[in-house]
Amino acid sequence: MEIRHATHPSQVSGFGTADLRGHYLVEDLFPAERPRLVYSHQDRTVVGGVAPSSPVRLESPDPLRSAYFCERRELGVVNVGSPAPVTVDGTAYDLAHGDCLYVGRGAEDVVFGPGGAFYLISAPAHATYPTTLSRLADVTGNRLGGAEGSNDRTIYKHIHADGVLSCQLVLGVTVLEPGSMWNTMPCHTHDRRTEVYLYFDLPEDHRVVHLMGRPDETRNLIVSDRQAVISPSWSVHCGFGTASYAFVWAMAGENQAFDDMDHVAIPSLR
Ligand SMILES: O=C[C@H](O)[C@@H](O)CC(=O)C(=O)O
Ligand SMILES: [Zn+2]
Repeated sequence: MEIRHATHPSQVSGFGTADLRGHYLVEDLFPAERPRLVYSHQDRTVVGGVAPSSPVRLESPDPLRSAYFCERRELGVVNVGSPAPVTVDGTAYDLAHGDCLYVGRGAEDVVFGPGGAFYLISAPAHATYPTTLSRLADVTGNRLGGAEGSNDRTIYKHIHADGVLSCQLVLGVTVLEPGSMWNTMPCHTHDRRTEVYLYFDLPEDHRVVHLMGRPDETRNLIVSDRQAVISPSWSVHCGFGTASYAFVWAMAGENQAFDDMDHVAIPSLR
């Protein structure tokens, strides 16, 4: 498991492209043989992925020093591939494209079935909430933005205070309408939570230009399909695609209030 240390915002001033990508971008997230896992010291989140060709078990990497992955953790799984099952302690859940499985603390055996591309996001958990499947088709979306802002999009919340319950994780999927390119503009920070975006359903030859950094000193990352960006609490997180796309957003930290954002006025961006 790769370990990523937390960074101070002042470090970003001296970061070149490779530094930015090495600290904040997660590439090659969907190997077939075993999950790729990245441990981030930003709120101790683990970001991972696997696209199995035959069933793959989630192991507990040595740095966690736990008997099984979810011994002290909760896990969100989102399928960004074809429909496929995830089996938790012998119970199979069928995940269609965009569906989310919340796996509660204490689940010992998690197996990913072939055909899916499973995005994983985990945070430490102090209590056990039930393992629950949230189907994208069953979630009432929240339509935001509009064509005039090139940001006509729908936010589907899977794990949140009024949905599937968790200790820390708040997770959803945002889908842009064809012709809409911008997510999360006007942008924001939330000093109480780390947020991770996984971009998906972006055509192979297209890219998302993701903006990060302090609002008064932004940087950009050029992001391909099925790559993730870790946003420390001090960082904005927004972007525009050269084609429309979807993304999984997931947060962990001090609170779970989705609306607790420090909004950034567009003219104040630098
Ligand atoms: O804190 C919340 C997150 O940044 C996302 O939910 C934003 C988002 O999906 C969007 O505006 O499209
Ligand atoms: Zn946010």
